[in-house]
Amino acid sequence: MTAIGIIGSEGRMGRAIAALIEESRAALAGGVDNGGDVGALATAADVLVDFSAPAALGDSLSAARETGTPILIGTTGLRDEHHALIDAAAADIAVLQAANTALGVNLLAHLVRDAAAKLGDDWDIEIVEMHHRHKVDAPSGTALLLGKAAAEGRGTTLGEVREEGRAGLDCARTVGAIGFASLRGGSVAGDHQVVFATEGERIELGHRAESREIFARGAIKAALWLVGKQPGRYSMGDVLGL
Ligand SMILES: NC(=O)C1=CN([C@@H]2O[C@H](COP(=O)(O)OP(=O)(O)OC[C@H]3O[C@@H](n4cnc5c(N)ncnc54)[C@H](OP(=O)(O)O)[C@@H]3O)[C@@H](O)[C@H]2O)C=CC1
Ligand SMILES: O=C(O)C1=N[C@H](C(=O)O)C[C@H](O)C1
Repeated sequence: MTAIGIIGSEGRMGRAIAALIEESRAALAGGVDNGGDVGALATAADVLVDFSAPAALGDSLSAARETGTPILIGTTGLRDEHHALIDAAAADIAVLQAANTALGVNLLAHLVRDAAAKLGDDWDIEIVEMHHRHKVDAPSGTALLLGKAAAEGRGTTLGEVREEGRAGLDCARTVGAIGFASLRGGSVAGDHQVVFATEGERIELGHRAESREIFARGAIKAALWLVGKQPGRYSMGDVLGL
């Protein structure tokens, strides 16, 4: 059986993945949290999954590279320097980075890209997300993934049109912007809504995660898929055939 090692094992996602591994055709190689020996975990595991914090990424990738172990990065809040680390590691090992491992969200990204491509520039795009009260990064990784898909559909990059944090008296939207709004509260596992709005009508495409189990199921599927893959950077689209 494929042995999966979990980085961030005592966190909300780590625990959800461990619980599902018990019921799946995989085995648990072990887990680490802040201060744990990720090198030993990488040696014991056939594949690593990292759902921890951006600060962990460098050590996770180094350990995976050292042992030639494929790795799934589920952590969000990643910046350009983290993506550069992932690209460098992908020269030596198989790395899959996914802000959301749920099937529904990855399909939604395709729908959003298509809708943005078909609707004209006079349709404003706003992305609203809500998560539990403990979430530290905003906008969510998924909101950014959906924003990137919308920007691609429009033939631009998210960096050029991203708009967030409106407050005050000078907040009329910029033409062509993709806006983000983040709500935090309670135990919400993850809600995302992409609103396309023009004069007189609106289209809303969205996804609601009812529990973390959908992310955990997708993570295990992706981890098993990664084993034996050539070095390179992969996405959930590769796993799901989207
Ligand atoms: N891709 C996806 O589908 C999903 C992604 N996520 C993302 O996964 C990440 C974790 O989420 P969640 O489980 O809710 O967060 P939690 O805060 O519940 O758990 C994070 C865990 O990571 C550990 N950790 C923190 N820093 C390090 C480190 N440097 N090395 C090793 N372990 C570390 C923490 O340990 P300690 O307490 O000791 O610091 C903790 O156990 C977030 O970025 C979240 O956005 C969440 C859901 C789905
Ligand atoms: O922190 C979470 O909980 C989640 N994080 C991911 C994100 O930032 O998009 C995925 C999911 O929405 C839950």
